[in-house]
Amino acid sequence: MKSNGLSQEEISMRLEELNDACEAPWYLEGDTLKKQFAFKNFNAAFGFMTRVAIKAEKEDHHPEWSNVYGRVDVTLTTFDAEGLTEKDFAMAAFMDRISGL
Ligand SMILES: C[C@H](O)[C@H](O)[C@H]1CNC2=NC(N)=NC(=O)C2=N1
Repeated sequence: MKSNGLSQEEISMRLEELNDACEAPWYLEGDTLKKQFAFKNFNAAFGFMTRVAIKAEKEDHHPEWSNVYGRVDVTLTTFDAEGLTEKDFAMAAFMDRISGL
């Protein structure tokens, strides 16, 4: 992990905060933060992805994701930091906020 990455302790704290009031949890896998969103259909999933895409462009911070019908599998990480940063947790919180789940 490079200099602007978060420490393991900070990551655990942020993860707990994120998952406090949430249906499906975010979880760690290596240097990444992951979650599976389950929407009621493709239209809801793609609407979510569209809003996230606009935010991602604005922040220059982009999710890795895949979509099958109502499901969106998301992976967040920060390449430059080779780990997780504030940007990943801000994006995760944004996704939770607008998912409507
Ligand atoms: C050059 C450009 O600013 C970088 O590659 C940006 C683009 N989007 C990105 N998205 C994510 N998730 N992590 C990054 O480190 C990142 N870096």
